[in-house]
Amino acid sequence: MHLALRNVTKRFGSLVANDRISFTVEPGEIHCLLGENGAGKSTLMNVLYGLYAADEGEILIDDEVQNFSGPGDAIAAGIGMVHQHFMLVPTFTVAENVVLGNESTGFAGSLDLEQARQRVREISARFGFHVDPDSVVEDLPVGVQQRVEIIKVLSRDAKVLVFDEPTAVLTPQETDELMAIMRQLRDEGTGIVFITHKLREVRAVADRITVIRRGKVVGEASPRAESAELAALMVGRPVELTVHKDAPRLGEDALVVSDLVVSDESGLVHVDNVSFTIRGGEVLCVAGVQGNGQTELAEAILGLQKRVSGSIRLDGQELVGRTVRKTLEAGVGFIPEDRQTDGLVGEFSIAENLMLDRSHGLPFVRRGTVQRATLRDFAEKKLREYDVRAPGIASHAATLSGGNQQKVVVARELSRDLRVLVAAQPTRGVDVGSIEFIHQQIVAARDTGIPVMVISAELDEVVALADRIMVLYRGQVVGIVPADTPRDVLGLMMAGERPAGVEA
Ligand SMILES: Nc1ncnc2c1ncn2[C@@H]1O[C@H](COP(=O)(O)OP(=O)(O)OP(=O)(O)O)[C@@H](O)[C@H]1O
Repeated sequence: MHLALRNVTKRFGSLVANDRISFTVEPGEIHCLLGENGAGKSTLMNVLYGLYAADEGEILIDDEVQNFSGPGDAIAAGIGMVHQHFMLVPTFTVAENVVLGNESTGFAGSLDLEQARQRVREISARFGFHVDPDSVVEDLPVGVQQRVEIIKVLSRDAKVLVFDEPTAVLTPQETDELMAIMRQLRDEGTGIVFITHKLREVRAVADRITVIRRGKVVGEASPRAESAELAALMVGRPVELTVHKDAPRLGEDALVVSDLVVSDESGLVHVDNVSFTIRGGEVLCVAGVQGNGQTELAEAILGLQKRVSGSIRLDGQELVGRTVRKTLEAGVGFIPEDRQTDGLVGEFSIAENLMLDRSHGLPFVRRGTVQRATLRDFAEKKLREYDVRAPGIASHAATLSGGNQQKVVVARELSRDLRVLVAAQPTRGVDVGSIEFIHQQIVAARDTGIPVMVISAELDEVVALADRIMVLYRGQVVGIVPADTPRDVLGLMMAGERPAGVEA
């Protein structure tokens, strides 16, 4: 199936998110769509998937103009979307999810459960997925859940698959496996659109690369291009891909976590007797596959988790038992991993989001009145510094692209008076140009002498920022190792193995 988008334009009010974009996908190719945050990639894919109607331009399949009025039409035409936030029902089995996907779109070839089981087995065998149709989705690791998404899409006979930042939630090993799956799909004749900010991935699988910037196609790049060249094309200027940092000037023990246990209502233990210390001026990176207690650890420091025992001391003062507000007031900076639920209020403006948690007093509030001029100057400065692409400080956070939302959260947290910074996946969804800046800001925070804890599923990020690395597995510390520990050793530790010579 030959797919073409021709001169697609999509506007949001006065903003032109897609400006006469033309883009094709041939059978049996992986076509990467690269672009900085807010360039218009998701918008273009939403047009392709029938979620948005283009203001101008057309979608052609085998040279015939299509009129999609919703995803059902796109799916019936053979277009499949593998979503980053999985659309699966966690308590259903794999086969039930596959049936559900077909029903909800009203796709003509609806499957019954037995047929669905059979399809899951067939597709799974063809691609070596090892997915059991009767497994309950929530019991499966994230990487396998993603395969279920792929199976669901393939079971509807998709000929073109769109992967929108599919590796954000995967481990390095799962990412490699996904790359292999994409290659195999391609070799069987599927056309693939691949959106990612990770240049390593682009260079590993792309057959063709189209770069868009500010809504327009700026050119094609060679899949053999160096990362630096791709980065520069994407953001329109040279980008520093490695973080420069001096040796840490270590201060006193500053964040001291002892015998920490975090469990949930059902008694399940997420953080299992964890102890570590971060000194002032030091970055401790917490590496681990998502879901091994990192989230709960970070939330316990902020005071978001209820069932906590043990101790978390910051500069000698106990944080356990404090309210979130008191913890924030104690100087805890917190970048949450899920910006949409925990980081931002979508209906608030960018400016309002930048002063969240700081509405109790100066500099933004004086005798109960918001200091509009101060807030405006501050917000405009942060928008410039962090290169947030938005019409202005009054734009609602919900209308920003994912990467730009992330920048607003990071800008807010790093501009408070901090005594510790806890940053969970600080650059998730952020383009290379802004990763550079955010990393510099995190290093600058460390160089002011505060302890910094960075939680990241990205080994590149861990290696770039860490002074030491702590690996968590099933809520326990596998080991705390030096920053120059080889990647393969870290990979093994992330799978729960403790290499010889590493102490817990
Ligand atoms: N529903 C909306 N209302 C108003 N503006 C929007 C809406 N959706 C997207 N935009 C704007 O359109 C532009 C393109 O956004 P889009 O999400 O397509 O970018 P992207 O390339 O996918 O970025 P990222 O890499 O950050 O995900 C951005 O400026 C964004 O703020």
